[in-house]
Amino acid sequence: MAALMMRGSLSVRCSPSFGARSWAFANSASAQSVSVPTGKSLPEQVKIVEVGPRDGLQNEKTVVPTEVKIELINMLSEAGLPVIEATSFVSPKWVPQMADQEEVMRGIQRRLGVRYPVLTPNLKGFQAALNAGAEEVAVFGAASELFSKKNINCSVEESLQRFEEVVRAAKAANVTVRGYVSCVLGCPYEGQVSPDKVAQVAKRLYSMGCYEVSLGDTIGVGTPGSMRAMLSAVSSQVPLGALAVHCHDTYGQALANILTALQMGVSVVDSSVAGLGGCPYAQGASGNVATEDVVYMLHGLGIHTGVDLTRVMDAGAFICRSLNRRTNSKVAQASCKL
Ligand SMILES: CC(C)(COP(=O)([O-])OP(=O)([O-])OC[C@H]1O[C@@H](n2cnc3c(N)ncnc32)[C@H](O)[C@@H]1OP(=O)([O-])[O-])[C@@H](O)C(=O)NCCC(=O)NCCSC(=O)C[C@@](C)(O)CC(=O)[O-]
Repeated sequence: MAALMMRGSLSVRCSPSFGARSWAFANSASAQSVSVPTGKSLPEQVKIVEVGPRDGLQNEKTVVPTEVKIELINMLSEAGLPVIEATSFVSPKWVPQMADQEEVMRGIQRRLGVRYPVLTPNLKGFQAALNAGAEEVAVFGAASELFSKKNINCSVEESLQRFEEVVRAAKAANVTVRGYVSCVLGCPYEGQVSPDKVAQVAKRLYSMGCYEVSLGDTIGVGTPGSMRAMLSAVSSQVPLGALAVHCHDTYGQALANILTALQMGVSVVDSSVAGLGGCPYAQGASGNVATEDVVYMLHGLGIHTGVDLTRVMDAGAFICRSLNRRTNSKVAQASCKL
């Protein structure tokens, strides 16, 4: 991937009358003049994978109306997000919030060029997703045995065998498959996770045919140091161009971790509007990094995303109003959008 060399030192402009909302625009507008003192290369373009409608909502305790989910997805696609993870075809007994997956898939207005992947843990989920018109699915494994057992009720090896079946069926149906590895920087049940174990699972997913492997810091415990060590191990097995990072922000490290990943050559970032989210099987994990904050940082670095920050903030304000909660996005908070 072509790279943009970042030179010189960070330059920012401020004035007392300059409202926080205006900052978002100034940050984007001055993108070409902003640079960081690292001398590292950054990608010219980053693909943002919006996971809010799935990862963001799966953990909600009260049922989110299907119309709200559909409206959220439509607003996100109008904001220019190229990939929106729409729902998951998992057991409604395990994740009741995703029980309306078929209605969601049938209700959304699909925009040309936007992809709407859905999670499928097994063949049953894949068949249901296919019937509902999914053109891309994601299988989700883990680098931790205990997390795998808690999340999808099988060992890591068993999960990989199930995913192979899904990938075979997907290929036959001309459906693309993304892969996830959870707990890449720590596990809520096992603690430390070895980068080599992450690399092994990521390699298996990539080798079986997942076109992209998203590396999940499920409980948001990573730091730029552990991100660097983990990515070094994984990128020795899977090309950097096929890797994505998926950072939860429990310890406030998500943006720093993403920047580290970008500096190492990753150019796909998962995020969730308003910073919603958390895995039902990872107690205490906070939401994903907020899409608004990622877009703000990327545009400030002069990196192209194709995403309209104002419209993402509108989508964030919409879902926060619907859930009756405050946004987790610092950019939206600063911009008084709830
Ligand atoms: C995988 C299973 C289904 C295994 O669950 P199981 O109980 O072992 O499944 P089973 O094969 O023994 O079947 C039990 C019942 O589930 C049904 N079933 C079986 N499969 C399906 C399916 N696909 N869709 C709907 N129903 C299904 C099956 O038909 C049967 O129904 P019953 O006869 O009792 O009525 C279950 O553990 C499950 O649904 N887990 C999902 C957990 C989940 O969604 N977690 C959150 C997503 S992962 C995440 O958030 C992390 C990520 C991706 O964001 C990255 C990161 O941050 O790290």
